[in-house]
Amino acid sequence: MQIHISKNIDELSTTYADWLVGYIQDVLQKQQRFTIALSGGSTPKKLHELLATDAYKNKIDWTKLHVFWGDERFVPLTDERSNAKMAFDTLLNHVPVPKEQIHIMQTENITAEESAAAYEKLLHEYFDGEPFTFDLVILGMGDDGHTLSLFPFQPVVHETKHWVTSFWLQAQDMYRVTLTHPVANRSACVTFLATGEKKATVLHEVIKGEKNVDRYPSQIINPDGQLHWFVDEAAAAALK
Ligand SMILES: O=C1O[C@H](COP(=O)(O)O)[C@@H](O)[C@H](O)[C@H]1O
Repeated sequence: MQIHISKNIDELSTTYADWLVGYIQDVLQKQQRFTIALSGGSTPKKLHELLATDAYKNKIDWTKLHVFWGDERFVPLTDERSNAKMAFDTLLNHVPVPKEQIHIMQTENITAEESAAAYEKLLHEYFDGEPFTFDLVILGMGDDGHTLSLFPFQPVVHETKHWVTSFWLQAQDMYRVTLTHPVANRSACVTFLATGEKKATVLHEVIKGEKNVDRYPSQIINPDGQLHWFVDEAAAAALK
């Protein structure tokens, strides 16, 4: 595991964008496509906006990217809580990824269960027979230690039969659709982004504490490939 500590979210977003450009270029020297799973939440917004600027836009061959999501709030695409909407607004509407290579988790005219099943089928079509699943999974970590939609003490944390599943999240009064740990952990690279003092204690527990994946679901992420944490000084405060 590598931990990259930046001063604040601005520096973190630049550090990550530079790392990402290099990683995508390396992978695309060996293969024709780059598969990436995006996260939702607030942390990646600055990174997305930076990637959409002229400084970065031309350093990535967007036409080779195949874009997925790690999890989704089961709300319409127009809803401000939608992870896909956030990514379109901040990045995907501004870069030339072919539309047919952008795979949102469907949330309209479908049940959450059907949506998860359809996404799982799609992922099997992409990745069955491959040594890894995604080339890159970008994850966030909530203040409670959740990642993807793997929330503390929810059975979904232990799901191993399915690559994608859905469940009712009572605390937020909504369904969630999420990748499960087996598919995330089979990826070539996972990166976490975490910022802010509210995450300091939980980050310490996730990285250095005793294993308790029910309390800290982020601990269940232990990929076959690389694992990087990109954090700011505030989030990293308890690690020192
Ligand atoms: O609910 C979610 O939260 C996490 C963390 O979000 P952040 O605002 O603390 O960055 C996010 O990674 C996940 O995709 C999202 O659904």
